[in-house]
Amino acid sequence: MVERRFPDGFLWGTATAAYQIEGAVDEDGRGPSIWDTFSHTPGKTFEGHTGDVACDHYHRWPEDVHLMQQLGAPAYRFSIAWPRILPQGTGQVNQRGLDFYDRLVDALLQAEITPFVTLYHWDLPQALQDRGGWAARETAEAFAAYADVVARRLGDRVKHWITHNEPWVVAFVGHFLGVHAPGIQDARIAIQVSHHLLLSHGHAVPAIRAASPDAQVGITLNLSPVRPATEAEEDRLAAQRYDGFLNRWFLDPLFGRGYPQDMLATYGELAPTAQTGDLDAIAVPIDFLGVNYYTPAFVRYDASVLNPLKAILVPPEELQAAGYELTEMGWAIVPDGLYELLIRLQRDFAPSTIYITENGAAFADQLEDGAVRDPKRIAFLHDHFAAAHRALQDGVPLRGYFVWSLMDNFEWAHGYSKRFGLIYIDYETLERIPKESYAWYSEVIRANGLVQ
Ligand SMILES: N#[N+]C[C@@H]1[C@@H](O)[C@H](O)[C@@H](O)[C@@H]2O[C@H]12
Repeated sequence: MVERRFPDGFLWGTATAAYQIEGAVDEDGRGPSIWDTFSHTPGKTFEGHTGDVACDHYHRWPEDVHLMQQLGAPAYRFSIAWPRILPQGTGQVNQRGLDFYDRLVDALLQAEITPFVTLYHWDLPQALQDRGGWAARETAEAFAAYADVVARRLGDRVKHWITHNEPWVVAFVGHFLGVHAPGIQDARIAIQVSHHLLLSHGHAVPAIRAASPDAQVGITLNLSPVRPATEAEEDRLAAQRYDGFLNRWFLDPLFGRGYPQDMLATYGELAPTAQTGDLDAIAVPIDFLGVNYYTPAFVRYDASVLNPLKAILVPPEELQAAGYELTEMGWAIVPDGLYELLIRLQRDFAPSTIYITENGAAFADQLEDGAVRDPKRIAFLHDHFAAAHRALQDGVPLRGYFVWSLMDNFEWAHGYSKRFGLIYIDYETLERIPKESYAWYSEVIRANGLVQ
C-alpha cells in the first residue's frame, strides 16, 4: 500500500560528478584540473587521496549504466569534465573527450534513462586557473564557449542542462575558506568569484538554448534554511545575514532582483565589481531551479569572527548534545528542513519547476559477508522523501529527486573516507556492491512513493 504517492512522471534519479567518479585523469587527451593540482598538493585531502582512479567510471561506465537500469531510476545526473573537452580551457576541442560523453548519453537513452548534465562541478581546467581562474572575468566567457561546444555535440539528445553546481561552495569554500580547490583564502576574491560564476551562468544559458532546442536549462544551488541558535536578537540578526550569505546572494540576482542590498552593505568595499548588463545577463529566465539540500544552517552571533558576517555555525557536537542525529559529515539530520526550504523557495521566488538535484547522507557503511546494510540511509531518505511529498501536497512544483549518490566516490577534501553511495565501492578491487538502500530505493521508484 503506497501511503505517499508521487505524481505520475516524477523523475526519480541518482547523481554523480566527473572528478568524483571517473578517474582516468591522464587518458584520451584530458588536461589537468584544479582538483588534480589540489589533491596532489600534500595536506589538502584526507591521507593524500586523489581522483586519479576514483571509481574508474571512465572505463566501467557500461556496468554503472546497467546498475542504474537495474535500479529502475528514470533519470541520472552527471557532470562533464571541462578538462576532457577543452584541455586548455579554451581553444582546441578534444574530440575523444566529447566521444566519451556521447557514448554515455547514448547508453543512458538506450536504457530509457533521462540524462541531466551538469556543465561545471568544480573541475576547472588548470590552464584557466593559471590565467586567473574564476577571479578573472574572462573565465566567465570561456565557460559560455565550453557550454556551446558541449551543447552542440550533445544537445540533440540531452534536454536537461545544469550550468553550475553549488556556486557558493566554489566561491566560498574554494576561495575564502580555502579547503577546496584552488585553495585561496581571500574574501574579496571569493565574492568576485561568485559574481563571475553567476555571470558565466547568464552567458551560458542562451548558448545552450541555441544549440539544444527545447532544452530545459537551470542551475543547482546548495541551499539551507537558516536557524538562529537562540531567539536572542543578535542571533536572529546573525541568521538573517547568514541567509543572505548562503541563499539570497545567489537567489536574488538569479530571479532578477540584483544582489541583496543588506549583503552589499555588509560586504561594503568587498562587494563585487560588476559591469553594465551583468545583472540582466544573470537574470536570464531559467526553466528550473536545482536544489541541493543536506542540512539546515544553525547560526549564532560571534563578534570575534574576522568576516563581516559576525556569524558562526553551531558546531556538530552542540547539535548532537541538543538531540540531533548526525551523519558522518557531522551534519544534523533534519528532514523538516527540506520542507521548510521548499516552501520558502515557493513563497519567495516561485520557480516554475524545482528538482532536488542532490540529497543524501554519509554513514559508516561496512561490507559484511558481502553485503552492506545501511538502515540509517534508508531512514534518512525515507524521511526526506516524506518531507518532499508534503511540500508537493502544499503546492511546491517539485518534478524530480536525485539521490546523492549513485555510488561511493571521492568526497573532495575528505577523499574516500566518506561514503554517500547507494552502491558500495570496494576501492581495492573497484567492485560495485549495491547496498540495502539501493534495493529499498528501487522499490520506492517502482511504487512511485513510500510504502510505509
Ligand atoms: N559533502 N558532500 C556531498 C556532496 C558532494 O559530494 C557533491 O559533490 C556536492 O555537490 C555537494 O556537497 C554535496
